[in-house]
Amino acid sequence: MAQSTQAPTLVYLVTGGCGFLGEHIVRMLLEQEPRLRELRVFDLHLGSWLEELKTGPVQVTAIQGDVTEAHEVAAAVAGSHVVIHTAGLVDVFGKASPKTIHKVNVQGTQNVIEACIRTGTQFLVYTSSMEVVGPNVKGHPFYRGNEDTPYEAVHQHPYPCSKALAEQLVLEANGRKVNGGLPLVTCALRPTGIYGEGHQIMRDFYNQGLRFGGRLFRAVPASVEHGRVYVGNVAWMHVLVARELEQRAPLMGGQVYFCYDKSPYKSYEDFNMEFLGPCGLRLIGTHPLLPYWLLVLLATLNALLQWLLRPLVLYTPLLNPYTLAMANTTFTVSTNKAQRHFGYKPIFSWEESKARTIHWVQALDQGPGTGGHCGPYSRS
Ligand SMILES: NC(=O)c1ccc[n+]([C@@H]2O[C@H](COP(=O)([O-])OP(=O)(O)OC[C@H]3O[C@@H](n4cnc5c(N)ncnc54)[C@H](O)[C@@H]3O)[C@@H](O)[C@H]2O)c1
Ligand SMILES: C[C@@H](CO)CCC[C@@H](C)[C@H]1CC[C@H]2[C@@H]3[C@H](O)C=C4C[C@@H](O)CC[C@]4(C)[C@H]3CC[C@]12C
Repeated sequence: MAQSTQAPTLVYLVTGGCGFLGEHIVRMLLEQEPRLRELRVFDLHLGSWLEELKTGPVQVTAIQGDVTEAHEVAAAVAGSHVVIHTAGLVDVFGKASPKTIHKVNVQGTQNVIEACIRTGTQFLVYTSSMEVVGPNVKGHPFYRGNEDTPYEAVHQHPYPCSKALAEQLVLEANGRKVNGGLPLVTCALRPTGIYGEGHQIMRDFYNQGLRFGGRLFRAVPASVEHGRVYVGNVAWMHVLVARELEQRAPLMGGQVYFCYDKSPYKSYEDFNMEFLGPCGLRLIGTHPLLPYWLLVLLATLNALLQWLLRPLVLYTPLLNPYTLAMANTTFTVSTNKAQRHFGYKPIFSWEESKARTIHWVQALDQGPGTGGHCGPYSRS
């Protein structure tokens, strides 16, 4: 992928390109990767917003497909230079079975790796998660840690288990020979909790607040810090990694990078209030309104209800033992590894990230639009 002023030649594939993060990666690639000739967007569910992108100079190819189907993945990967594998089943609420989560996240990733090997695609960027590290089941804090900070990563929940296994597959595949004899170069990005335009959980909290007359009730102590990162910066990091992977293969191949930016360290609820506050919501209480033991009881009751009701209806409340433990365990990163290895600097300041997110939350009131979740990245 030598730098050139000639006609664009590169073909990229983004799996999960119609999801929350995937859409931002797709739009960021179109704006920030001048060498792009074709962008393939592979997803189980294609968004109608893709249509508007098809009129630009880059060929945008929408591919409806399933990562668990090896032949569909291989057909999409064939002829691409870089694969950004973002598709995944993100579920900590019990919507999908552990088996399905494993199939999509682990088998799906294996299919992507094998497709690269068979078709000769040399560069693979995997969207992993902070959850491959923690918080662990013991609730140990991870305070401003980096990629080398020792931490006992112990998982029980199907989602972090699947992300950890998939990440391991991707990293172990680094150096395998692809068709044609060249080595596969892989790396994994580990976002903390992503926020920004299109964030479903933020939307859920907003709607919950509206239902309670503009109020949300504090459940997590303000002292518990939760790592958050703006979706535009996570997308930018993917674009940059994909771009730099060839030139810096010996350094970057097989590496993991936390995704970070200048978003402040706050509790999950206080952080959400940075956006929901300006949209008219109030967080009631300076301390949790319910004692922790009662929250544990309610979360356990929710889990029991989910299990009992499963044959009749899918009951998936925000509060369950796992989400409560996550929200109550400090997990924040402080690192400059991405900057050292491939020159990453956040493209959006905290002020911009905040303004864009607030703007999106405010627009939720006006009902669903016809476009995608996020606007263009063109900046003044
Ligand atoms: N949201 C976060 O806070 C966060 C944090 C860290 C890592 N991640 C990771 O980022 C990635 C994207 O997450 P997101 O928040 O955008 O989730 P999302 O659910 O919005 O997007 C995932 C996309 O993958 C697609 N997909 C799911 N199953 C598929 C299948 N079998 N075949 C093809 N496509 C399939 C979905 O249709 C969806 O468009 C995931 O891999 C997730 O683990 C997310
Ligand atoms: C106790 C509740 C009262 O308000 C608060 C519950 C909050 C939880 C729903 C969220 C707290 C932490 C979130 C997770 C975290 O940000 C990181 C994640 C990693 C990523 O790979 C997927 C999403 C998530 C698991 C995210 C999900 C929602 C929380 C558990």
